[in-house]
Amino acid sequence: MASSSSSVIKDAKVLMVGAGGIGCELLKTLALSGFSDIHIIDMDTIEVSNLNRQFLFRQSHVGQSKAKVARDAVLKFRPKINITSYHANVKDPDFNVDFFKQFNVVLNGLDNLDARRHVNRLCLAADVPLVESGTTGFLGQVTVHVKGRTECYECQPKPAPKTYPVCTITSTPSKFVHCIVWAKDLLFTKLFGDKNQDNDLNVRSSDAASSSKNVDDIFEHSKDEDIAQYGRKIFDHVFGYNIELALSNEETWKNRNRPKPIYSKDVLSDELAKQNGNLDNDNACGDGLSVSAMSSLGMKNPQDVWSLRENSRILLEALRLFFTKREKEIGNLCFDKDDQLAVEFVTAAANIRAASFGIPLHSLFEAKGIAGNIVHAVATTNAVIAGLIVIEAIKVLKNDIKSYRMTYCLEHPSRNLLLMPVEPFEPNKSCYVCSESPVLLEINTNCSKLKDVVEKIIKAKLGMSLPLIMNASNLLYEAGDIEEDMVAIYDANLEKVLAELPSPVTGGTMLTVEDFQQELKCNINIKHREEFDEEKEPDGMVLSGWTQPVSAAEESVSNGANTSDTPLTAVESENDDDIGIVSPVKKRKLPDDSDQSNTADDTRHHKQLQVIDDEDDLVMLDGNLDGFKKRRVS
Ligand SMILES: Nc1ncnc2c1ncn2[C@@H]1O[C@H](COP(=O)(O)OP(=O)(O)OP(=O)(O)O)[C@@H](O)[C@H]1O
Ligand SMILES: [Zn+2]
Repeated sequence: MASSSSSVIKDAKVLMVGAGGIGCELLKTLALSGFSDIHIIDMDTIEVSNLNRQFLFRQSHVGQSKAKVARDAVLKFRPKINITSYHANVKDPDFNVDFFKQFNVVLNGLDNLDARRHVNRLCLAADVPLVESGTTGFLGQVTVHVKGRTECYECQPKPAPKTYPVCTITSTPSKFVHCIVWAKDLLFTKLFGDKNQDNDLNVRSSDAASSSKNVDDIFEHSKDEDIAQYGRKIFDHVFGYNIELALSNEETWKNRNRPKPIYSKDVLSDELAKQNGNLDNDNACGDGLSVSAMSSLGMKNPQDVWSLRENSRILLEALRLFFTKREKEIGNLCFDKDDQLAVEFVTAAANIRAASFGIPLHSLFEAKGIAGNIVHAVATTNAVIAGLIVIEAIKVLKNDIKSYRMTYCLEHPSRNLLLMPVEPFEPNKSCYVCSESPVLLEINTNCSKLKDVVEKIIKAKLGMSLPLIMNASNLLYEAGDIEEDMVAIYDANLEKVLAELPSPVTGGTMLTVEDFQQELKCNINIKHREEFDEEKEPDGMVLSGWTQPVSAAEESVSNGANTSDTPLTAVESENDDDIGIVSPVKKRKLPDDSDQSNTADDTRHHKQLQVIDDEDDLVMLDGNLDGFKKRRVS
């Protein structure tokens, strides 16, 4: 018989990882729900920016350990419970499998993929259930991972970074984000970044005037060229001339609004004679990273939406400041959301392009959010998610498998639901993290070297950093903190083993590869094969049987790597600006003896996941939810 909620709560020992936005809410909810033995790990100290939503922290706590302050704050209103805090990284070796084994359930309130993967692997190794969570803005999710019963955190490949077709960025932007990507990845990089990088900024037509040599000349700044003149030349080229060229291709504009070329003289007619910005005021606008076109031009409010003229002035002033104040960095700059001048330049350039294409302009504050992939955290979402974590944790403690739900918190109701509960999926049989079934490695055992197996397969494909390879109980190879000659001996071992394999091997030889640093173990079934297709299998080996990560679409310009600490990735739909809903990779229902009908045969695949950053993942569900059993979360 299932135990009562109150008894499982009373007896439970729980580990919380992360005491940030979700963690503060979670600790409070756990304590108020009657949990009395809670351990918290968080490696961070409190920052001022945490105070708006991490309500256990106060101004006076800034600089102190999050885990400890959270503990102390909750003990004030629940003095009799036991809370143990660790101001440490969960990846520290102290938090090993034995440490994890003491807990009945682990609850994640983390903000990065790396730590989440690590905890997932430790939970699998220690056989402790994991309740995983994340939020981004109004979106959130809580998932349950129980070894052998549900999929693990890594069963599904993580969505690839949001990408855009090159032509949308270079020729036919329709959203402000397209203009931001153009300004950041093309124009900014062309002017201030690596000059040798391939850049589609100039490819417009076969017109001789846009041949790459001429275009390169345009972007080249010669020492004696007046910087104001140079700035206007760039302006006219990218916002005027290039648009004229694009317009000459009538086909493109048959079903689209035609963009409007913008020349500096039209926008800044009265200023052409004088220097843009205020040269006399150069000292006032700071040095290095504090240099600012806004302060140089006396513009203060980052939330103002500048006019086309203001954007043009900011653009030219930012360009001038880069060339006069930060000349040494030119050629090596990468866009950084914390670089004020870079954000000003990108905002202005994106806005001028937006004006040209009839797209609404945005403030610097908004543009910075888009360019830096910043999604502002919402305290209420964290609170809702924390509540759901506790609900799932109680089900896990009661071993009430049939009631486990993954719950998605939506921004807009779908079928009148803001919280979408979905049955967990069964483990992915080809997941290399949790699957017990071996991956298959086909190689020519007569000539393959251990080095190749380790480098190409173990490290690169399985992501193991310090692999240790066993054949039955024989240690063949060990990486890491060992003497070089030992490595050579291990190396020779496998070569010997491979060389001695009966040729051709029919049944396969099982190698066990472990990486203790990551608590990851994988069985590799080696099978001999003589022939490899040189084109398709240039490595002379093929690894199959585990899920490959979704690769980014070809022919695309990335929206850039995530630079924020945003907990999860928003999923953007293709066709509108709303956060969209896409289906999970493949629906695999939790095994249920009483109902085999719609399990394995459901092969609905998802459309390509579109994400804003690559650090994390928030997988939402498709509008087609018929296949999912719904259950009210009470
Ligand atoms: N490897 C790790 N070990 C321990 N704690 C971690 C680890 N990685 C992340 N964390 C903690 O997870 C918490 C995540 O909280 P949250 O998402 O609110 O981020 P934040 O850093 O507090 O806020 P923000 O990034 O939005 O400014 C942080 O307190 C962070 O210190
Ligand atoms: Zn898995």
